[in-house]
Amino acid sequence: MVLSPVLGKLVSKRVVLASASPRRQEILTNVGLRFEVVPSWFKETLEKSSFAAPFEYAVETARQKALEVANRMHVKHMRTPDVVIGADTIVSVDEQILEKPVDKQDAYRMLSRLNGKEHSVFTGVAIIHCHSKDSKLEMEITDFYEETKVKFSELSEELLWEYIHSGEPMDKAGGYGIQALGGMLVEYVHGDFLNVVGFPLNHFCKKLAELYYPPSKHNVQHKKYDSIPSVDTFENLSDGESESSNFTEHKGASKLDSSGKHSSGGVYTSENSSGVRTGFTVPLENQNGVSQRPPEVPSKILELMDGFRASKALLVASKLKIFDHLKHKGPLKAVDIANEIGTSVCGTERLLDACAALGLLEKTPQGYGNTDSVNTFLTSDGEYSLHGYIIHSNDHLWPLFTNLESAIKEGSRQNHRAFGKKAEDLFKDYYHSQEGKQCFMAAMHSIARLTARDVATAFDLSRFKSACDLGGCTGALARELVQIYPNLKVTVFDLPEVIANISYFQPSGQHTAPVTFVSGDFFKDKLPEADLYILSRILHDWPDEKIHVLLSKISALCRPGCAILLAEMVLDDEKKNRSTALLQSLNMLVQTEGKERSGSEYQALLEQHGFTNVKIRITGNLLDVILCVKT
Ligand SMILES: Cc1cn([C@@H]2O[C@H](COP(=O)(O)OP(=O)(O)OP(=O)(O)O)[C@@H](O)[C@H]2O)c(=O)[nH]c1=O
Repeated sequence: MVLSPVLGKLVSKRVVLASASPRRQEILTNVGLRFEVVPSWFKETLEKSSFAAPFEYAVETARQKALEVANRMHVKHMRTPDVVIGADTIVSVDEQILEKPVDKQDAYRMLSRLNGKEHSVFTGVAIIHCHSKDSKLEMEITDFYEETKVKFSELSEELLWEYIHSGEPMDKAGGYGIQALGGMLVEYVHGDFLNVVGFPLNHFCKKLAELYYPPSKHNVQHKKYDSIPSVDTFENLSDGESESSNFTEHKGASKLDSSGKHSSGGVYTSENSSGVRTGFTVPLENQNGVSQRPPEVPSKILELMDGFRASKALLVASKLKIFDHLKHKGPLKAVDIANEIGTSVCGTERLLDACAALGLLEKTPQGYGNTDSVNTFLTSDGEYSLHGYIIHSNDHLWPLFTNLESAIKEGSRQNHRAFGKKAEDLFKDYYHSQEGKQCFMAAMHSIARLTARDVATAFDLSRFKSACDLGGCTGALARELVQIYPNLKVTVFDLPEVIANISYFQPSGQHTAPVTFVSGDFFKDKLPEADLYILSRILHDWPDEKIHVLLSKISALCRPGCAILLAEMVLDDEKKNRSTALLQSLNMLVQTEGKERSGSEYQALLEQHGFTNVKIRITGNLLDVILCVKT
């Protein structure tokens, strides 16, 4: 293969792709590169106004992503990679930088700005060569960027919203994916298509060729480049080229220490797409160009192996209300926190350090402080707090999951093992005490708050006049619905012991249209009449037999045109891609008789009860949404 000499240079190296982007993984896998994926924890929050041009922002973000992974892997003993690749794709229109949309409105804003116009897509790439010397990390960085121009057709509002509701825009810069549905929006592309998708493969290969087979010195001195620099013939290269099997020195570079700062007398290469080289490099391989390193355990496996430790650190820090204390009194030293919460200083300090290394806390000379996302999601009083679900995870799901092995062997729930109770009805277990009830309701409430907007807006529900949220618990989704659809009357139907405890979860001082609460058991009691029945995170609790009981009751009440809205984590039909949903299905195994299901499985269940025209929206967030209409 013509490209193999250049990619072959990476075969014996431990290559890490510092990116969670499935597109980047696919592009590099497709050309036969073998690598591990270690997504970067670097937050894409560099101050955009401090960069003279958009591409500089993309390059610096790519560098920081790769540096974070290189440093993190080095700290975790013996796991220093040889090469770390980071990338960042941005869309630039009218001098503004667009990254991934935060919600559907944001996607709409972005796509409206791109509508009918030409824009640029820049991908910045950083290639870091690492080596450990006296257990210190030394790095040589090469970076570059690629620009592609893309023009959108004139698109109608309806089309934009249809595209947004497909869920595709949410994890993509500029809010579109040219490789899939988004391709239909595009009139022309000038430049490297794969650069738009997320990785400029051509420029990357040329860069590698240049690093591993640099041109002779007299060429370097006199050549000027327009776009992509000097190595225009990497197809001709073979492994036999003697001068070039190592990095060769280039003038004007600097070495980075593990913080990513330049230090004197080092090695660092950098180049932009105008081809101005500012660095030099030193050899990394032995004389034969072959690394002696034995195969190492892939970092993904190690991360999965240790994953429960990180989970438990998060759960315990939440349970001990460390994040609450830091929100109100931080920054605090370990000893002060230990005194506040009555724990050992040595244990507390280790937990705080672990949380800081996991990116949850900031550690400064003044002490430990919460990061912004911890203040939003992990403190107990935040509007979108996950605290309720975290306590439920610590107190209920964790003991259940420790019995996963038995659950797999027996194919059934494990409450009796985890809590010493015989397996009764799921909700009888949760609601046996006032504390258990409130804990479970708080858990459901926190997920409902976080997902309500997505669920309520996945489809246009404005034609419905009345809705009944079966098992709607604290009414979090119901309240979102009445805000978005002021003409919709929503009734929440849930067990009497739930309805008796909802007052704690009602927002104070908010003037929303009222939601009605009716108590009853949806398997046994008469259901309220409605045009739209909502089942959010309900069907996954039950086996097919029970679902048929419930759906036939709903169907009997529905006239043609009435509908069911389901919110669940929907598995892909092959059950091989959505790991969060597949793990959630294990979660259902250990505690219920239910499971997560695929789109076709839900469709089959619904169609048996006369609900057709089944539409599925994969939101890309926690819950996906299905709408079907009675015919
Ligand atoms: C314009 C466009 C972008 N993308 C994706 O947009 C993400 C950009 O975000 P990023 O911050 O560069 O990367 P990420 O996905 O957050 O991953 P990470 O590298 O871990 O930061 C990347 O995924 C790209 O493929 C497409 O898939 N198709 C397109 O047409």
